[in-house]
Amino acid sequence: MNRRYRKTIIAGNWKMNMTPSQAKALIEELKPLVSKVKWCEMVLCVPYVDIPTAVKAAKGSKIAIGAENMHFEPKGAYTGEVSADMLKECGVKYVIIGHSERRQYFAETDETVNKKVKVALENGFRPIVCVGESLDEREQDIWSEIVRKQVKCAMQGVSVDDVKKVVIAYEPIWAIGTGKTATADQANEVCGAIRDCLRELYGARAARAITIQYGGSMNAKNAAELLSKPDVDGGLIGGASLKPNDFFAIIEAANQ
Ligand SMILES: O=C(CO)COP(=O)(O)O
Repeated sequence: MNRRYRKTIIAGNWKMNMTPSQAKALIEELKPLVSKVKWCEMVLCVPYVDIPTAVKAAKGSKIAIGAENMHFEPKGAYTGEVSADMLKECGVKYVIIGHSERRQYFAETDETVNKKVKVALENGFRPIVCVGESLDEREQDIWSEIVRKQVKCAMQGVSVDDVKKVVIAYEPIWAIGTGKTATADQANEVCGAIRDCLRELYGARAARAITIQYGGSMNAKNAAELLSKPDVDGGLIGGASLKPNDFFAIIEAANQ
């Protein structure tokens, strides 16, 4: 981590877990644990229906609430979708964009990711843009081309001022929900390659300012080692963010 230049961000992604009452209970348990945290930003990205309850429960704490997705159109006939305006009015600060599960199951493409990133920035959100290679792509040793292409497409048309508000999450698909974590060196290597790509696009100063997280089976045990690496500026945490003590242990691991 390089705190001289950029903020560490520990974010949870609850995915399709937690009802509103469960969300309230979890946040109420987490709040006292994190009351003295100064060394990182904390975010919980929650299902749409949990957002109002989560925002209310997190009030007065340093936990920001995020959404797990968003539509790029401002409004209209898109049954089942949610717009930036709707999220803004509910108090959302962050939006996950292009998670591999959305790419895999809901036809998210590099093009829709790019549209969503721009709309998120126009609306004052910090997008958490997910990139990462599949197991096949890792075994073929083409992860660098894949990840660079995802980053370049996602950032198309994003200005150098705006790009500093973007968070990139490197999430190797083979490590998500599998219990298989990338080694700290693998995570650092890819986060570094992402930063190199951002440097080519935006220059050294901007690249240095961008928070790049690792995600994929990060937990209380492996977080400290992953977060000790210079290009790993935080985590995007699935399973372990559903348990207040485990999530807090990861937050504590970022204090180094
Ligand atoms: O997909 C992830 C976060 O967005 C990672 O999920 P797990 O931490 O459950 O592997």
